[in-house]
Amino acid sequence: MQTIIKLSDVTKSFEALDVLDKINIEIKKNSFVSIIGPSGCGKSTIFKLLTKLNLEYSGDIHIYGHRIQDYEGKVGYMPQKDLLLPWKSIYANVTLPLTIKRDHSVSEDEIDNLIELFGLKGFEKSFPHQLSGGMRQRAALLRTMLMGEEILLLDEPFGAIDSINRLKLQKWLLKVFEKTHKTIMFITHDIDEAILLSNQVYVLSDRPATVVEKLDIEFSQPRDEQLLTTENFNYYKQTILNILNR
Ligand SMILES: Nc1ncnc2c1ncn2[C@@H]1O[C@H](COP(=O)(O)OP(=O)(O)OP(=O)(O)O)[C@@H](O)[C@H]1O
Repeated sequence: MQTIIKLSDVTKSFEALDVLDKINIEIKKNSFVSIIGPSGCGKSTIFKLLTKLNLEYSGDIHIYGHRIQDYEGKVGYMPQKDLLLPWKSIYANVTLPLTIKRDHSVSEDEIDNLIELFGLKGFEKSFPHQLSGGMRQRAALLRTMLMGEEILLLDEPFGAIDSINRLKLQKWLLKVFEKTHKTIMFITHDIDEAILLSNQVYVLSDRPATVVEKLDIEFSQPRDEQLLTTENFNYYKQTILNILNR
């Protein structure tokens, strides 16, 4: 499978603060890869490098084989906070990337289908404050999808959601991932979430972050929550817990 993102010995500091130390990550096309690690270790910083919000680092980053400095494409990025515009309707919020790019290639019917797939049907005219936290996260995710990029960087998209609704969103994201064939990098603090969703999990150390382990999660697709009670799931969970407690 084609490698889409490659970080080679990426090292990053903010003045005197060393944040990333020789990080190596390789992401294959159509894979779902989670990054897990202690708070403040540098996970979001990796995303900021990949979005070119910050290009001061040493090492190499390649996207689709191009040095990131020369790569003209974009990645879809969903930051930790949903950042929906409070004065715009849900429809206007989710279609914002199309409005900005004056992109008419996505038909009204396709948008309607996506709104249904993302569980937002009937709320097109509502404003963000009229939606539950889970719905706002889904709207923010749909907006990220409508950026039309193959690579999606999702920074703790379900971080502020209670565990019951979180499981619903995880199952729903699995469905969307299986249908849309994106390549997803996903930051989470939730070990169960990382195992349930991912093909691979990178476990990072405390700051300055190094890659302590890369685990292949070998469950077939489609996946569902039945996995959570299997022996294999427990094995992966225990392995990650052991690494984090070293
Ligand atoms: N622009 C910046 N200037 C200075 N320091 C920064 C900047 N951005 C991040 N940092 C620092 O870099 C470190 C890593 O931050 P980062 O947000 O990448 O961590 P994280 O692993 O995503 O954290 P969390 O899990 O809590 O979201 C933190 O100590 C943070 O304070």
